[in-house]
Amino acid sequence: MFSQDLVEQFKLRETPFYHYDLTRLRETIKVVKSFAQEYDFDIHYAVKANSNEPILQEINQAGFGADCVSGNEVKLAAKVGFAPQSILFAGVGKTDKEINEALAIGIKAFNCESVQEIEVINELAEKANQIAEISLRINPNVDAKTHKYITTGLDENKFGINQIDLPELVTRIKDFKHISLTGLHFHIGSQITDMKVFQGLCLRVNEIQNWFTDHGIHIEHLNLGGGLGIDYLQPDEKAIPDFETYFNIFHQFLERKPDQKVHFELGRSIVAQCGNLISRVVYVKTGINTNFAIVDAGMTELMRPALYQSYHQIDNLTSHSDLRDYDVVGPICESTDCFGKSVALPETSRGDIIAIRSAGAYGEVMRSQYNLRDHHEAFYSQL
Ligand SMILES: Cc1ncc(COP(=O)(O)O)c(C=O)c1O
Ligand SMILES: N[C@@H](CCCC[NH3+])C(=O)O
Repeated sequence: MFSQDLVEQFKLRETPFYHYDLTRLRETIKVVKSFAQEYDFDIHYAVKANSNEPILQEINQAGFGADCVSGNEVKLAAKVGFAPQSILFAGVGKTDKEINEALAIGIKAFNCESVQEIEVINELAEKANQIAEISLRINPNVDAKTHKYITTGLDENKFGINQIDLPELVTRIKDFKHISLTGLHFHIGSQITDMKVFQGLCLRVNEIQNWFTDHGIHIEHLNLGGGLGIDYLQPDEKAIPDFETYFNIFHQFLERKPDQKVHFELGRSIVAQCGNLISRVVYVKTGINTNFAIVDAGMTELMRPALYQSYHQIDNLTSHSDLRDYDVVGPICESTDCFGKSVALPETSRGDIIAIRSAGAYGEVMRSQYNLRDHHEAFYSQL
């Protein structure tokens, strides 16, 4: 948890701000790396989960690559020191400008999501006198059994090339002289906690890969995306997600061809648990059926509860009194600006410091300035 010394440092700072525990990040990276190495899997960290430079530096030093989803993420990854050959450029709507900039930096690997995108990359690579290496992101129509808004691998989702387009695509692919098809890519969703889902994904990937082999196309590498969920309710006890089971499922069920590389693009599971949103209680007020703890962080700092009805554990770091129930809400003019209803907290008062836990992934990166909010710099600690 948080040492008294850390809490004292929090008290001195203007709130709200994000706190990152770099020691926990390093411990997590160490575990991911050891299991990935055991099975000879490669990791590209999904930069979208958290693109703060100190975090990216730790991840780069660990030897992971970067999975980027915009031109700016590509540029940032390159600036932080990721080698161009370790950067993947993904995303369903890459613009010509972004593709040109990526080619200019020397990015070779593009995850492509439509036939039209492949045509455009071929054309732009030709103008740049380059050969772009592409992976086809295929929509496998596998249900991730996660929140509807973060499911990405069903037919109804916008992501990936639909399987009905594949026959036409493989007949046309040899006409594209400035691309080289090297891989297949899948990502079916995020915050997946039912491990059987990954088993189902493997079986689907095996079928799809065999279809390509039958059509004379050799797949050098498979990219299985990310998706491993974390335990939002027990940020201390289960601080490190279950990478062992996750990788083991792919090791057991994925049919890996000889010399084939296998990649993962993990985001949340690497950075979620090292981050906390630290906030101050501004007011406590009695409602008709509840007490409200009104804090100075809102959905502008952490959008996940408002967007996905998600709950991040909340701790009062400065009160140790008896427990009472509070609706913990922010200051934003929206009723969805609520971090939790009937949350049992030690008796809470104006000025108390609270931590909204496991907020390292898709927290700070998704913040907004709605209501003209101030943003405060992140605070990094390590043992
Ligand atoms: C294509 C792609 N790869 C990787 C990720 C990272 O996923 P996660 O944070 O669930 O590991 C995402 C986000 O869901 C994604 O859209
Ligand atoms: N932003 C989402 C996940 C989407 C990940 C990107 N595909 C979250 O907070 O859970």
